[in-house]
Amino acid sequence: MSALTEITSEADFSSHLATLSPSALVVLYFYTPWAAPCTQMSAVLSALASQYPATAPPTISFVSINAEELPDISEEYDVSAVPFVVCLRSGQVLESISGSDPIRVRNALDRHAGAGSADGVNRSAIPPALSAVPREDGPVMATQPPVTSSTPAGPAANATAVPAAPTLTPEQSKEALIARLTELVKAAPVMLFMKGTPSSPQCGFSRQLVGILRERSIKYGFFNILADEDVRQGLKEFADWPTFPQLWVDGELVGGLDIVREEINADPDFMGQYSVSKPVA
Ligand SMILES: N[C@@H](CCC(=O)N[C@@H](CS)C(=O)NCC(=O)O)C(=O)O
Repeated sequence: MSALTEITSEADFSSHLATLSPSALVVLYFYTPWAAPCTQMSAVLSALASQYPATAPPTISFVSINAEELPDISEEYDVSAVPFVVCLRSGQVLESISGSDPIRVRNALDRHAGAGSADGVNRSAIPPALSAVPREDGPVMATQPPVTSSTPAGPAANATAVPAAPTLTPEQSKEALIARLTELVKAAPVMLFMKGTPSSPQCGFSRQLVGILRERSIKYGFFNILADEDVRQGLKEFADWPTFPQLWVDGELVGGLDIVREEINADPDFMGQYSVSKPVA
C-alpha cells in the first residue's frame, strides 16, 4: 500500500518525482510541525495514502513537505498557509486545497485519482470514518477556493460533480469572513499577515518585519494577503488597521512595522517568549 513519504530536501523532491510514472498523481501535503490543524491533516493524509495500492512504478504518490524547511518548493506551489494540499500530474497543478478540510481532500482524490479504480483501489476502503471527520473548525489558516486546471488530466468519466456553493447573502458572506478572520488571527501564537512569503516578501515593509522576527528567532505563522483579496480587505476592517504587514500575537493585533519597532525600542525583550533557541552551529 502507498504511504506518506517525507521529503527532506529539494534534491530529494526531484529524485522522488523521477521515480514516478510520468502520469502519476502526486499529492503534495505542506505542513508545519507546530500548526495544530496539521496534526489532524497528517493523520488524514496517511490514512488516505494507505488506501491506494503500491505499484511499480507508482501511479500515485503522497508526499509531505515541511513548508518552512523547504520554502522554495512551498513558493513554487503558492503555499500561502498550512495545511495545504496540492494535486499534481505531469507537473501541472490540478487542484490546491488550503486549510484543514479532510472531506475536500478526499473528494479531490476521488476526482483526480479516478483512474485508480481501474488500478485496483478498493473504493469502499477509502476510510468511511473519514466522512465522519468533521471539517476542522480550529485555527484553520486559510480557505482559498481550489485552483482547478481547465483541462483536468484525469479521466473525465470518473469526475464527480462538485455541488455548487450555496449562495450567501452579503450579510452571511460578511459573517463567514469575520468567522474566518477570527480563526486566522489565532492560527499561530504569532501571526504575520504580509505581502508575499517570508522567503519572498513582495513589499519592503513586510520584508523588514520578517527580518525583525528572524533576527529575534521568533517562531511565527504567516499569511500571504496577496493570495486572498477577501482576507486582504476584510482584515483591514476587522483589525481597524489599514495596511500590511500586520503582526498579531495571541489573537490580538500588535500593529504594523512602525509599531513593532516602537515596542522593541520600549522593551528589547518584546515577544521574547516566542523566541526559539537557534540550533548550535
Ligand atoms: N508604516 C506602515 C507601512 C505599511 C504600509 O504602508 N503598507 C501599505 C503598502 S505595502 C499597505 O499595506 N497598503 C494597503 C494595501 O496594499 O492593501 C507600517 O508601519 O507597517
